[in-house]
Amino acid sequence: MASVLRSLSGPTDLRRLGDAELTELATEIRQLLLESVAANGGHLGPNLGVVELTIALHRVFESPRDRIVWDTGHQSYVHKMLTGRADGFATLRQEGGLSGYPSRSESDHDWVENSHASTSLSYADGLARAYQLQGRDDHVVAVIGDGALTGGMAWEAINNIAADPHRRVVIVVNDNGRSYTPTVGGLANKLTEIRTNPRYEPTLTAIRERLTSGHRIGEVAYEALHAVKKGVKDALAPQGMFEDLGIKYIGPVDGHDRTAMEQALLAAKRFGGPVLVHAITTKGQGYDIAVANENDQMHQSHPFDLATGEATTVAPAGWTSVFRDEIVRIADERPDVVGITAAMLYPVGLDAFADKFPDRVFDVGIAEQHAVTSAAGLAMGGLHPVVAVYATFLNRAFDQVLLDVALHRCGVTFVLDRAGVTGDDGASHNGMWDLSLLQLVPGLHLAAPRDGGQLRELLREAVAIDDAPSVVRFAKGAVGPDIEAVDRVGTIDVLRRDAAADVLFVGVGPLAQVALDAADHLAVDGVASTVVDPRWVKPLDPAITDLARRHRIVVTVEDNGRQGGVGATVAQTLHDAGVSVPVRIHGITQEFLDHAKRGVILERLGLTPDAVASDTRSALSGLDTGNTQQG
Ligand SMILES: Cc1ncc(C[n+]2csc(CCOP(=O)(O)OP(=O)(O)O)c2C)c(N)n1
Ligand SMILES: CC(=O)[C@@H](O)[C@H](O)COP(=O)(O)O
Ligand SMILES: [Mg+2]
Repeated sequence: MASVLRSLSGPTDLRRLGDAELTELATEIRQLLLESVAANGGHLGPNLGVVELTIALHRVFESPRDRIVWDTGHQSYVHKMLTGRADGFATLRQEGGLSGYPSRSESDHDWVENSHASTSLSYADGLARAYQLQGRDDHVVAVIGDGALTGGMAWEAINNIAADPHRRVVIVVNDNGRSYTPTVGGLANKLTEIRTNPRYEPTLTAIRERLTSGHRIGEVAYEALHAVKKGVKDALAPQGMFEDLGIKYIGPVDGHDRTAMEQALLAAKRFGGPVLVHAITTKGQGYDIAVANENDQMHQSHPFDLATGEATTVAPAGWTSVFRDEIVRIADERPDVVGITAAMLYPVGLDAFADKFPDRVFDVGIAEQHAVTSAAGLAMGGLHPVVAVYATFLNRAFDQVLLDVALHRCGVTFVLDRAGVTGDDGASHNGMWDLSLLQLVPGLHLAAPRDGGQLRELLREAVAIDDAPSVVRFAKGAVGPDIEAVDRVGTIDVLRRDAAADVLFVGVGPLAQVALDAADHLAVDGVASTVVDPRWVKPLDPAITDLARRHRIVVTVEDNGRQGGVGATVAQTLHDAGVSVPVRIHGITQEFLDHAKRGVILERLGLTPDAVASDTRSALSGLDTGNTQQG
C-alpha cells in the first residue's frame, strides 16, 4: 500500500497534511478502492465518488467525538481507510474480513450498520437532540445520497430537524444524480437542474460583475447581489425549499474540490443549527469505465478486470433473469399488468419490461412504502401491479401490505428477489423475514418456487389473483435445474415418494433440493422418505395434514428465519388438525448474521443435506427410544 495512506493512524493525522499530500492521498485511496473491489467485488462507483468529500469531512470534523453517519453505508470504504482500516481491504466483504458497511465491532468511528436507505437523518436528529439535552457541543453529520433522499423517512427527519433552529445537524447531500439509474422524482429533477444548468454560474458571474463595476460597491450592492443570487438559485434548485423549512442551505459545492468542500463544511460546522451542504459528485469519479457505465456506474460490482471493467466471474443465469423474461411474456398477454421498482430497475429484473413497455413500469425512487400503497391505488384503478423489491426491503412496507393492500383485497403481486440468505451484504440484507412476516397477513397468497420452471408457473398463478395480495419469493444468484414432480396433491408437488416412508420432508423453495438430497442420504441407511414442495406456503394446502398422518416425522427445510416461518406454520397446522406427528424445523437461526458467502452461511446454519439427514436420523432414533422432541 502507498505511503501517505500508510502514514495515517487515524483522521487527526489528516490535519497535518499539505495540499500536495492530500492530492496524493486521494490518488492512493482510489487505487486501493479499485484494487480491492476488483478483487473482492463491492460498491466501487459510490466510493470513488466520495473520496474528496470524505477526506474533507474528516479534516473538518473530529470523529468519533463528532458523529458521522453514512446513509445506507455502502459508500463508507473511504471513511474506513481514513479511520485505520486500510490494511483490511484485502479481505473486503469476506468471511471474518472487513464488512462492506459501517461496523461497530470494527471501529468507534462507525455508528449505523443497517444498509437500508434513508435512515441517516433520523439517527442524526436523535443524536443531536441527545447532545442538546446533555449540553454537549459535539457535532452530528449525516451523509445522504440523492437516492436515499427520495425515501420517506428522510423527509420525516427533515421535518423534525428543521423544527428547532438550534438542532445542530449537518446534512451533507452527496448528489451524484444516481441511485443505480438516474434518481427520479420532483426533487431529483430540481437537483439535476442545478447540476446541469449552464445559466447558473455565468448568470451569477455577470450579475456580480455588473453590481461591483458600478459606483454602488459595498453593502447595498452586495445585498442586491445576494438577493438576486438567491433568487436565481431558488429558480434553479430547491434549496429555497430547505431554507423556507428552516434549514440553512450551503451549495452547490463541487464535491471533488476538497478545498471547497472543507470551506463549506467549516461554514456548516460554525452555523450552530440545522444546515445542509449540497455536494455535487460523480459516481465512479476517477475510473472512466465506471462513470461511463449507463446501467449503474458500477454501483455494485462483482470481481472485475481493471483494464476492461468486465466481471471476471460470469454469474450463471439466475433467478432474476427468469423473472425478467417471464414478466415480459406476461406483460405481452396482460395489458393491465404494470411494474413498480424502488430505484432498482436492473437489479430486480424489470428492465426488459420497461424497455418494451416504458409507460407501464414505474420507478418511484427508494420509496418502498409509497410503492406498495401506490400499487394498491393502481389495483383499485383496474390495473394489476407487480411490485419487484428485494425481500429485506419489503420489511419497511409491512403496514402498507397489511392495511393498504390486503385489507382492501387489492390484486397486487409482490416479487421478492434476494429472499433468504444473501450473505455478502451483511445482516440487514438477508431476506430472512418475509416468510414469517407475511404469514400474518390475512388473505395474502405466498409462493416459494423451487426452480425456474416453478417461478414461471407460480408467477402466472400469482398475477391471476385479482382479489388479494400475492407474493413470489426467490433467492439471490444462480437457479438450479428444474426439479420434476412425481405427483401433485392439491397445490403441493410430490418430489419423491418411497413406499412405507418414515419421513415427510417439506422442502421450501430452492431448499427442496436439500430435502431431496437428505432423503437420498437416509435411503442409504434404509430410511424411506416422502419429499414435498408446498409451492404455496400460504395458504398451506390442507392435504399436508393427511400427508403428515402417514409418516413418523415431518422435517421442514426453508431459507427463512425459523421463528414464524413455514416450519412453524406446518407445526401449527398439524397441531390445529390434531395430528401429533413431531416436526423438525430447519431454517435460519433467528439472529443477525455476519457477512460471508451464502454457501458458507447455509453450511454454518446446518441447511445442508448432511446436517438435515443427520438431525433426522437422531430424531428417528429418539422416537425409537420414546424421546419425541419437537424442534
Ligand atoms: C430501503 C432500501 N431500498 C433499496 C436499497 C438498495 N440500494 C442500495 S444503495 C441504493 C442507491 C442509493 O443511492 P444514493 O443514496 O444516491 O447513494 P449513491 O450510491 O448514489 O452514493 C439503493 C437503491 C437499500 N439499501 N435500502
Ligand atoms: C447497498 C445495497 O443495498 C445494494 O446495492 C446491495 O449491495 C445489493 O447487492 P446485490 O444486488 O448484489 O444483492
Ligand atoms: Mg446518488
